[in-house]
Amino acid sequence: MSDTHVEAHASSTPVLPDNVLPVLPMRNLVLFPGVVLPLGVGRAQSIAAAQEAIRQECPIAVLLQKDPDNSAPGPEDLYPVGTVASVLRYVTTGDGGHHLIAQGEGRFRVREFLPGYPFLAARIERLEEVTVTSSELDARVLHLRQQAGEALSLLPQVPQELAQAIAHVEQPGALADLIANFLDLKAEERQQILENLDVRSRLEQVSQFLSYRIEVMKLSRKIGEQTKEVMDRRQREFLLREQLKAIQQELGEGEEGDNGELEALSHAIDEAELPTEVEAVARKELRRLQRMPEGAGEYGMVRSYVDAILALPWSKETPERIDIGEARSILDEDHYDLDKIKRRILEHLAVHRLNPDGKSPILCFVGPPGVGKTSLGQSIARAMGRKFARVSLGGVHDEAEIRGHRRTYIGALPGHVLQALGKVEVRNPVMLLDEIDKLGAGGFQGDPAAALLEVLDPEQNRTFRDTYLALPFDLSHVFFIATANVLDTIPGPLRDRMEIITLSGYTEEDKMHIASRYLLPRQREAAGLTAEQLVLEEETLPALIRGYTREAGCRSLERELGAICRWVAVRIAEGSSGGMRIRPDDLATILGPQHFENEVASRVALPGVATGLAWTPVGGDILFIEASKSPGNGRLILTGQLGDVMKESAQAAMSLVKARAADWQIAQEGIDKSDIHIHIPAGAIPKDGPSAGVTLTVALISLLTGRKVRPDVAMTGEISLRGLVLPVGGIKEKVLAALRAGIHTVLLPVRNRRDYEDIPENARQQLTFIWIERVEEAVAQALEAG
Ligand SMILES: Nc1ncnc2c1ncn2[C@@H]1O[C@H](COP(=O)(O)OP(=O)(O)OP(=O)(O)O)[C@@H](O)[C@H]1O
Repeated sequence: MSDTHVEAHASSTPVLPDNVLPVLPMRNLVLFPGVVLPLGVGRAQSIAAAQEAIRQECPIAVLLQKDPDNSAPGPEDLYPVGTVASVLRYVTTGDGGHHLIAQGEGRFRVREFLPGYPFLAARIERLEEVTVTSSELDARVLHLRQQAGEALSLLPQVPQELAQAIAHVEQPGALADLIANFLDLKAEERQQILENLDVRSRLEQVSQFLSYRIEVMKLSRKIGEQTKEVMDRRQREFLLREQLKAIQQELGEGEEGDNGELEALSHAIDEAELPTEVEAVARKELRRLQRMPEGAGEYGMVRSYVDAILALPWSKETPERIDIGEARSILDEDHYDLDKIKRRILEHLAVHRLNPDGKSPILCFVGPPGVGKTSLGQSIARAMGRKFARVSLGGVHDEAEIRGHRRTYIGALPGHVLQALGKVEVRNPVMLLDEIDKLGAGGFQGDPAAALLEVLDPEQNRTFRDTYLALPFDLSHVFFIATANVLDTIPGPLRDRMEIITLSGYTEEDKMHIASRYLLPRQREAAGLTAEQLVLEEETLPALIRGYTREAGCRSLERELGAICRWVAVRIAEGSSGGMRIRPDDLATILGPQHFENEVASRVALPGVATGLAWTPVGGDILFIEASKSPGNGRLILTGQLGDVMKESAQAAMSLVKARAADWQIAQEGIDKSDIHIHIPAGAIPKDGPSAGVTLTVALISLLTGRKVRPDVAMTGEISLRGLVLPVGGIKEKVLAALRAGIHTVLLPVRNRRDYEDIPENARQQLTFIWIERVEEAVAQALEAG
C-alpha cells in the first residue's frame, strides 16, 4: 500500500456553515467515539466528502446505511444518529483505493441535510450521554471489565493494548463503546449501542452481548477440544493400524483374503435362517470384526462367537415320523429280547406321537454297562426318523460344562448340550444324556444338576440361555433320553422328571443269542470278513463267555469277538488261510489264557470259606467270605476294608454263633480260646450293607465245625440276632452273577420270593432256588455233611 497525503486544495465549494459537516455513509461500519479506525472510501460522493473535510480541516459525520447494498444512499437511507470523527490521515493505495484514518469523537444526530453540495452535507446536533453516578453503575462497570477480561482470556491472540485500554478507560460510557467495538456484532447491533445515550443501560446492553459471546466462545472452545480429542484418538489409531499392517506384512500375514473371509461370514449369516434377535447380534458382532484389525486379541474371540452362533441348528429339523408298527420292528431288529422294555418304549413313543407337545417324562435306562442302554437310544432315534446325539455327563462337576462358559474366558465355548446339537446340525435329535448318575454334586462351580433340570424342563427349555451365547435357544424339540448305572446317585429333582426303565443284565444264553445275531456279524463286518470266512463252532461261544468275560452286559464279549475277527482277518489277508472255524481250544491261542476260571471250587476247598452274592453297579458279583482262627482270647478281627454296616453284621453273626454254639456242636472253649479273623477279599466290590449276614454266619460255622461249604452254593440275606433271615435287594442281578460264576444252587431269603418273577426263564431253569427263613436252614443246605 502506498501511503500518500492528499493535499488540501482550493475549490469552488462554499465554506460549510457552522454545525454542518460532510457526511460519510458507511455500508457496514459503525465508528464508536474514542475509537480509531481506517474507513474505506470508494464512492465519488464519499471521496468528495472526505476531501472536503481535509480541505476545510473539519470533522466528518460518519453515518451507517440502512441497506449496505445501496450504492448511492440518500438522506432517508441513513440512520439519523452517527459519530463525529476527526480525520487523522487520508491515504490512497496503489490500486486506486481511498482510506481515511478516522477517530471517533462523539455522537450526533442529523438535524437536516443541506442540498447543493457534491456530497451529502448535514447540519448536526451533538449528543451528550447521560451518566448518573451510582453504586449500581460502578458495579456494572466492574462487571463489564471482568467479563471483558474473561472474553479476552478465551481469545487466542489479544493485542496487549486492548487489555490495557480496557483496564484504564475511566468513563463508563467510553468503556462500553470500547468493548462494543471489539465485540463481533452486527452493524445494526452496533448502531443500537451507538444510539443508546443512557450509559447505565448501554453498559447493560454491552454486558448482555458480551456474556452471549463468552458463552459462544466457551462452547466453541469445548467443541474444539472435543474435536481435537477425537482427531487425536483417530490419528493414534490410524498410526497404530498402519504400524500393525507393516508388522503383519513383515510377518507375511497379509490382508488379502481377510475381507473375503468376513464376506463369507456375512453370507453365512444370510443363509443360516437365524431368528431375528440372533441375526441382529450376529450382524453386530460381524461389524465389530470389520472394524477390528485381524491381529487384535479380541478378533479371535468375536470370530469364534459368530462361528458358534452359525454352527447351531436354529431352525433346521429332520421331519419326524413315528409309525408304531415300524418302530416295533426297528427295536426288534436291533435288540434281542428286552420285550418288557421295548413295550414301554413303544408306549412312550405312542404317547409322544399323539401329544407331541405334552410334558411326557424323560426315559431313563438304568442298568450295568453293556446291557444296551446306548444302543436302545440309537434305535429310538432310528424309529423316530431323528438324528442321534450323545452327551456324556460322567464326571461333569461344573455347571459351565452344561450351560457354557462366559465369553470372557479364554477358549470359552457353549456347553455340551448346544455343542452336541451343533454336531448333529438339527434341533430335534434324540439326545442321550449318558451317565446321569455320575453328574457331580453342586459346589462352588455351580450346580450342574440344576442346569440340566433347566435343559429338561419343558417350561424353561424353549428359551434356554447358554452362558456363552447369551441368546435364547429353543431346546423343546429335542427328544431327551438318559442312562445311568445306579438310581440312588441321580439327584432327586432330576429323578422326578424321569421314567425309570431298568435293564439288569443277561444270562449266558441271552449273550449267546446277542453275540451270534448282533455282535459277531457286526464285528465280522468291521474286520471285512464274510460269514464263511469266520465260523465259531457251537461250543466256542459259551467257552468265550465263561472263560473270558464275567459281566452283566456285552461289552467285553463284543471286544473279545472283535479281537477274534481281527486275528482271523490277519491270517486271511496273509494268505495263510481262506477261511477259519474257531474251536474252543483256539481261544487260548487267539486271546491268551482264560481271564476267569471257575474259582469257586478251589476257593471253598477249606472249611471257613462261604460264597456270597453281592449287588454292584456293574450288575452283581460273587464274593468269598473267609474266616480263620488262631489261638487267642475270643477277639473278632475284621479285614478287607469293610463298611460299618458290614462290620456290625459280622459282629451280629459272631454273637449268633456263640449264642447257638451248642446247636451246631461247637465247643464253647474253642471259641473263647481263639481269635477269629474274618477277611473279605476282592477290591472291586463295595463291601457294605447287611446282606452278607447269612454268608458270614455260614463261614463262621463252617470254620468252627470244620465242615466245608458246598462249592456250588451261593447265598445272600440279612440276619437278625435271633437267626431270622431278612430280605435284601438286587436279587435278579445276584442270581445272574451266580449263574455266571457257575453256581448251581442259590440260597435266598424267603421274603424275597416275589422277586422270582423278575428272574429270566433260562436262569430259573439252570439254578436251584432254596428259600430260607432261618439261618439254620442255610447252614443245613450249604455245609457238606460232617
Ligand atoms: N439286547 C441286545 N440285543 C442286541 N445287542 C445288544 C443288546 N444289548 C446290548 N447289545 C449290544 O451290546 C453292546 C453294548 O451295549 P451298549 O453300548 O448299548 O451298552 P450300554 O448299556 O449303553 O453301556 P454303557 O453304560 O457302558 O454305555 C452294543 O454293541 C449293543 O448293541
